[in-house]
Amino acid sequence: MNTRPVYTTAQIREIEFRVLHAPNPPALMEIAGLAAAGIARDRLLAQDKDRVLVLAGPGNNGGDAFVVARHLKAWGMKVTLAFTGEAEKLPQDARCAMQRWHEAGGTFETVFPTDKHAAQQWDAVIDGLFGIGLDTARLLPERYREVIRYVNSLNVPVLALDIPSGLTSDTGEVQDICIHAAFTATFIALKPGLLTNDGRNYCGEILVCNLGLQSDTLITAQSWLLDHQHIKTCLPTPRLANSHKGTFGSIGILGGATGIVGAAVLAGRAALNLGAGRVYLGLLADADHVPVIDYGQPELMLRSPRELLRQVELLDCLVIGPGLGNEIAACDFLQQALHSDLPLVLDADALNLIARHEELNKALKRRQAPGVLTPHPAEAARLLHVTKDDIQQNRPRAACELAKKFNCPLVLKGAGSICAYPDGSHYFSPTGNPGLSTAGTGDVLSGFLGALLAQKLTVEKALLLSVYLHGAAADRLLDQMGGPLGMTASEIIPSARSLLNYWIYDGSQGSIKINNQEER
Ligand SMILES: NC(=O)C1=CN([C@@H]2O[C@H](COP(=O)(O)OP(=O)(O)OC[C@H]3O[C@@H](n4cnc5c(N)ncnc54)[C@H](O)[C@@H]3O)[C@@H](O)[C@H]2O)[C@@H](O)CC1
Ligand SMILES: [K+]
Repeated sequence: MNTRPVYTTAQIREIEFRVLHAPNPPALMEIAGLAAAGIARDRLLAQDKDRVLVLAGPGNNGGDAFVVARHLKAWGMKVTLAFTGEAEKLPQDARCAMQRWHEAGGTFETVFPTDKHAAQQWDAVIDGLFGIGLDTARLLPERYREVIRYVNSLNVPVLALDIPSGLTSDTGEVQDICIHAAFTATFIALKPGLLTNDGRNYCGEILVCNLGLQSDTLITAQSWLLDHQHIKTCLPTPRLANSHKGTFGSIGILGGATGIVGAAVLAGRAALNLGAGRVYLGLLADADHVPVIDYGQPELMLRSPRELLRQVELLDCLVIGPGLGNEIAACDFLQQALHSDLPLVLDADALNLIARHEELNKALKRRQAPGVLTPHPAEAARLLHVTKDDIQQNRPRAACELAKKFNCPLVLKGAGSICAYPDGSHYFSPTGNPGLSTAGTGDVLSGFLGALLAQKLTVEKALLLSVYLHGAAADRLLDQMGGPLGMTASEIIPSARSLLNYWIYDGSQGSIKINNQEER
């Protein structure tokens, strides 16, 4: 299967326009409503759990809700439908859906239930209040806010139609309140808001109902959801038996100033465990604080930054930033790194210095050799000279803008990490969890990236693989620990190593196999 495309509201509307203006257009709302009703029946309801509250809003999302209600009623469920809009103001398709609901003997409540006057119990709720047409610049009227609060306080599963009401489809931002769904039946194709930012908190399991449309044949996608199929195309090739440490590249890591030595050590350990042949650390810490060996990982070769930079010709990749600090010396080393022809991973303080110093900024823009940036939202904000809130309000736009500004691929980290390229194409990662919200996980990611670049993966492949793998390793740990609390950056490393080996070798490679052939 192809990687799933992700579309903005404008693109979804364009797809809808093209479909509806072709000969014999399909009845999209009917198809959407039937698909969602089937999901509600199969996933939320049962014979002894058949009381369902359907909330219909003032637009076509409300129209979908009328269709869902009609099918659930026909299948014998006890449906209560609440609609507080004005029938004559409904868009054409939604009005038609309401008409058919009436024809099927359906009625509706004209006030939304709230905790004050809802005595009834429900087994499930269908959220058809607002879809992609929600204007989050306008504050939701109190009656909608009240019903959303009420639904969120019920301990019953909610199926959101298209997107959870309150979520901004293009960005995943929530103004102040949003339906908390257990499932989201999203129509035509995925939307960015389901995959990043607050969307990850509110969507539950996402089920894509394509309504019989091949959306990527109608509009060329610029944005995709990463999946394992795609990641398989990014994996390093299995190692040949006749290989040596030189085959898998040498990586240098510049960072580890006094007090933050651990950042560089974590990046180094991550690089080593992800298969780099040789890992050198160039530590900036002063003489009183610099370690001469990492006893936990003695394979790492510790150098001074000057020594490391003197032997750049021995390296296949340089990671600069973890614990780099912001002293003049750090600027100098960064300047030298930017002028080298090595593939570069620029992380943490390297990004902060580039944001602050015009000459570093220019040097990055002028670079021809491959590079990758790994900002978190605060670093992205510094690089774009905006606030962190500005970044979070539209993560996909910020990621693409940064990639274009520096003509360099990057990952914008955070819930629903986004890998973006200078041409505007970008990928959302489905992996990762709040266990990653702890110090050092970014250093580990930069080490992974460096290791894959040192093993000669292209920047594009190394970026997608390392981001996806980093999150998947954390997801695996979460499963093992029963939750995200207390996950540490160090633990991500062996978890990722096992996963990567498993993905490449499928448990099937190893030492030479010799057996006796039985003679007959
Ligand atoms: N585009 C398509 O091809 C399809 C769309 N369908 C449904 O149609 C939805 C889009 O329908 P609409 O464009 O009518 O949009 P919505 O139904 O999402 O919302 C628009 C309505 O909400 C009101 N509204 C928006 N922001 C508000 C605010 N802050 N406070 C109060 N009221 C506000 C608008 O005045 C309008 O009445 C999709 O999400 C999907 O559920 C489906 O029927 C399947 C096909
Ligand atoms: K909705």
